[in-house]
Amino acid sequence: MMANINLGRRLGVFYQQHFVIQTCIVRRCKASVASPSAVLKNNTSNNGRDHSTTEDVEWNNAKPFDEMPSIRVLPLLGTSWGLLPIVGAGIPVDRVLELHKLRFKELGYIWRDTIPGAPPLISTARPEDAEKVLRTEGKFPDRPGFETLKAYRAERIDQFTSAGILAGGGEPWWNIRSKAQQPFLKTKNVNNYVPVLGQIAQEFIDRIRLIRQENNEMKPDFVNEMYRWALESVGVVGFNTRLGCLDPNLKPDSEAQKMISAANLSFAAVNELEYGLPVWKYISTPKLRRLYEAQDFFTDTALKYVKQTIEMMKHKPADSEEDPSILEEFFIRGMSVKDATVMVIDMLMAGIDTTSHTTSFLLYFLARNPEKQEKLRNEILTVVGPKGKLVTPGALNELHYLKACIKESLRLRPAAVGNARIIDKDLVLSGYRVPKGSLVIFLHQLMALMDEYFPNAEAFVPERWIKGDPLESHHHKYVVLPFGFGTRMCIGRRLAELEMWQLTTKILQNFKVEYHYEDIGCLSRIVNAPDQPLRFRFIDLD
Ligand code: HEM
Repeated sequence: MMANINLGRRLGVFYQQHFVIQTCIVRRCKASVASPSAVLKNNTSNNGRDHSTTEDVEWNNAKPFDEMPSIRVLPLLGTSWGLLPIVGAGIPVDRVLELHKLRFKELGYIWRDTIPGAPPLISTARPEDAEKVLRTEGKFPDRPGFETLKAYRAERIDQFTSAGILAGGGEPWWNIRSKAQQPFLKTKNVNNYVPVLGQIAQEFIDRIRLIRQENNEMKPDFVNEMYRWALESVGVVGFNTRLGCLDPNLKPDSEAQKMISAANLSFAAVNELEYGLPVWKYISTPKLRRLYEAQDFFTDTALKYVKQTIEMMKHKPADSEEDPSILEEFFIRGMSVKDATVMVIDMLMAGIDTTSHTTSFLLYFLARNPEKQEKLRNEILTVVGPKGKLVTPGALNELHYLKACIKESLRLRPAAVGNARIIDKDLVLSGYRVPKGSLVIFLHQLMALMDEYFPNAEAFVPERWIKGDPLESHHHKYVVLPFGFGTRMCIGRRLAELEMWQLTTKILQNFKVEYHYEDIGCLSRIVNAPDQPLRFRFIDLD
């Protein structure tokens, strides 16, 4: 009985793993395509295409899909047995990168998985394949992920008009995205947040001093402190106000504390529900109910601040010289209250784990590479000045080594093992015909760790990202895409970078960072998470 439960759970998890590419954006693939066998049949008969264009010549010359490497496809199980212990790889579900390394060794750069009743699943470690998929994607690129959020929003139909931009797709996704992306991607808009994000970073420094132990070390739960910083930072943009998550006297019943709890609960629940057997789709499990409660709180709070912003805008003098905030810009561009609410929640869902884990990994690499930390500190002290000196938008343009350190850290410990698209046309990938409707996963983390793309790939070498440096890397651009690509790329990229620049600058102005424990790798979750407690030491510089 126990074995059956384990088997069932593992298969469920496998199903998830292979329909879920952990990014800020995980949703089970629901593309309506023909069954794999029908697809294969069509595929070998060339899908009724008119074979005249260059693409068709390429298609005609390509190898059939069923010749693409795969582990054995078993009746009923497809390739899902491959994760099981003993008969399969037996690699824990939170170590997906290890599975990718193993399959790469066994099958090469591209392989397919077959899950009965689901669209074909292709994993590729060739940047050329990623480039082809991303460069040919249509108007509404489709990406799997966040199925639980989608279900929640479908149930609360009175509060939402769509699944939002994180979980949604098609025209409804574009309706929101098209109004949100300009405000987010315009440097000037984001630079308006330089002072407040600097203030938040300073409060975090004060908090480090408050909570550190006698040996200057952080307690093992320091990642929760990183979440507070990230929530406060993304909250100031989403809610157009300070939440107060870093307040040393936070009351248990305060809104900030409730937000922190709702965020923690949401991430834990989404991870567990979307990585386990999808029982929640058929019965309302206690975890699903808790997730819905947390999301209800997010929704009410987001709606409150959205309405508050609209009221404030009504009373803003016409000749006000104050630049509109990003939330105000949404309304200026005609976004509805419901869409603005869902957008704010998506910012919280996508902007906490990502920024906090990524910054934690960066601190780890700086602690482990003291000479690089010193080099970065020198740049900061030269460009910005010693502690107390504030970062200005102008200074940000000159912090080249800081940006290189972040890129290098994102290469080694990206927010996700890869990215994915459901392709809306037949494509030839690595010489094989891949049918429309397939889910293609680009294995960025695996590629980024290959010596053929980055010599001495495991080493932290920020100089790879500095133009003209002898160590500058000349890799294929699609090997590393930490914020994704195209119209579906991370909308919060500039904001996330600004948060990281501000916090790292302040930390290095104030402290020497050390870490004396086991190497920190990635736990595969919706967003890659540190697999060790973040017991950093923050030692005052003077
Ligand atoms: C270091 C921090 C972050 C990283 C590495 C990151 C990475 C990513 C990636 C890889 C994607 C998928 C892009 C694609 O499919 O091409 C994405 C999507 C997204 N990110 Fe981020 N992200 C970060 C921080 C943030 C922040 C702070 C926000 C808050 C605004 C945010 C909001 C979003 C949203 C809303 C999407 C979905 C966009 C869409 O589907 O149209 N992210 N992010």
